[in-house]
Amino acid sequence: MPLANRRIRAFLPVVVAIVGVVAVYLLSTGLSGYFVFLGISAITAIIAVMGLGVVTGSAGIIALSQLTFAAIGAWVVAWMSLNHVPGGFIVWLLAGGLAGGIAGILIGLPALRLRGVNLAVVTLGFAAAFDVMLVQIQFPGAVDGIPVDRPQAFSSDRDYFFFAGIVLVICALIVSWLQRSRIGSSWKAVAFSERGTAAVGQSVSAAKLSAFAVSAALGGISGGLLAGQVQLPFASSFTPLQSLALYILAVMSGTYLIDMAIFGGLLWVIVPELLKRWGVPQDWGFVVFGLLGIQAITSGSNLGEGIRGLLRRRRKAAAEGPVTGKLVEDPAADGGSDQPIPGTSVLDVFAVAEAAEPIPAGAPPVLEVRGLGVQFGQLKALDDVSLTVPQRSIMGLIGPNGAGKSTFVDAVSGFLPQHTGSVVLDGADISRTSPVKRARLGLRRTFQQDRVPPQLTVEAYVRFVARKRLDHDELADALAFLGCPPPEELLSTVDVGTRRLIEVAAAVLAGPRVLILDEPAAGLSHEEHLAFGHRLTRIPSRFDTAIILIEHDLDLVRSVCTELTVLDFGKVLAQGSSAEVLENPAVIKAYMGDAEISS
Ligand SMILES: Nc1ncnc2c1ncn2[C@@H]1O[C@H](COP(=O)(O)OP(=O)(O)OP(=O)(O)O)[C@@H](O)[C@H]1O
Repeated sequence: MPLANRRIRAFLPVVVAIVGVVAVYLLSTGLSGYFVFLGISAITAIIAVMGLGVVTGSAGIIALSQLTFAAIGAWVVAWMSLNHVPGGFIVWLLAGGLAGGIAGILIGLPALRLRGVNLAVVTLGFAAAFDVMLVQIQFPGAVDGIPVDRPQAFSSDRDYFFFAGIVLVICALIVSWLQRSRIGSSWKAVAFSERGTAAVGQSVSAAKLSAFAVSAALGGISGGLLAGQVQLPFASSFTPLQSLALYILAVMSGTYLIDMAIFGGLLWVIVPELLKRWGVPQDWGFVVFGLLGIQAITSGSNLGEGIRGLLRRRRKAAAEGPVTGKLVEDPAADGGSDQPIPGTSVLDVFAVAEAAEPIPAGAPPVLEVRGLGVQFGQLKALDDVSLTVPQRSIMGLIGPNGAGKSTFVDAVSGFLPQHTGSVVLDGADISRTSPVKRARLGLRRTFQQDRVPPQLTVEAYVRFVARKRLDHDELADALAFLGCPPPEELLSTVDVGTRRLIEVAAAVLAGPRVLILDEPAAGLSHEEHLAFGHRLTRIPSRFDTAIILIEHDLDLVRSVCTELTVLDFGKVLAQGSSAEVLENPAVIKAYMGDAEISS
């Protein structure tokens, strides 16, 4: 993407925010009094569903207590107003948001180990318990009819509407910035795969807790604003049933997208209003939301994604040629940077990669695995497996199906902490460290199954995985080098085989000491396999990385790997140079019927 376009994209949220403030000002002066009041209600609902967009839409966590966090925010604001806490309404509102955020973390902590229905039960239970308590203790000032003070400069309904609009715009700017930041990427990653998230060095707990905290803080601010709107808040505005309906609305609309949060908040106000005008009891609004929610869940999509998908398809159809993202002869032609890769041209890649670069004799080891053992019940999936990976080498790890290759990767990368034996990286024993720590120390892996979160763009994903500052050109060059689509491409629009390549490119850009690739070229054609392999051979010297490659395509293994380790029934069957090992009769026997060794 040209520099000018990137700058426009960076400033777009600010421009939209300014337009938003102007629009709210015009509405606050132009609307009739009744609609001004409804407008404030819509703004509080938008902020609450925006929070659900973070925890549910982005992080994929079921949270059915959003209006309980709103009640906490409202309670804090009412209490501070009653006690004339210095600082005025803005400070009270911030305190309400903070209280909501802290409550979110407290609920999030026990919920870290829960998923799906269990988490739904816990959050709904919390909402129900708080509701009972709220009815008992009441909001401060409610019994004596002492109203919450609004900000002095915004005390009329019209002015308060404008104030609420400014709060909304600030919240939207913060959420938009967070969504595009590393934290936002971690939410989307954790929603797609917790193992994939940990494997790139991101703490899963931190990702989930931050989503809970931000979402609940937005709930708290929404409730605080509502307290200022109605001035005498009551528990009936924050029931568990309403939280449930709000959740359905968020799922249905896709409120991790800011525009859809606005749409969802408007719907929250418009549907009951229309029912009232038609003489239908407003509780039927819940039925309407329920039906829309069922439609969203059964279709597996939401309104926001549906509309965006439609617009994307139309744009693509109008464009001259489709983006393929597959390996091509000229990386630049694949949408990457048209600047030559320093020291590398396409011809250069293919010329040098006729065979893997030999490892310098006596290269020191970067990874030493000693006596690795993993047992599942009675099955010894790995039995006394040892191997040494020299710096900047490419070691192939092969074996028939069920030989223990994936178990080896899981054990070495820390996902099977019960393994025996030792794993030594750069001379340090990392056998007892977590997957997150191992990734941060420079031991990275990819997965056999797709673990690339589709909600991200290629660029956001690569930056998230790399965990370091990357120059845009450096990033585009590395993507083009491996035949990946351009940085701005959305991952959901890319086929699975290409997503695997992007996974490799991102892991490489992290600059790991050792990179374990578990069947990285699955999903590519045989020719693409080989082209990918040729590029792979350039990685160790270019990125100072050693590679362990797990692969069934023995042509690829032969052309890429300098050394091989063969596993069979969890034991090392053969080890040595690729040529020697592939001629070994025991290896040929083990592969009979599994794969064909071409000579
Ligand atoms: N979680 C588990 N529980 C029980 N057995 C397991 C588990 N994971 C793997 N196994 C068993 O351990 C053995 C090794 O499996 P593994 O997946 O590591 O083989 P693999 O070489 O990667 O096979 P493939 O090439 O098909 O991916 C197999 O017999 C498998 O059934």
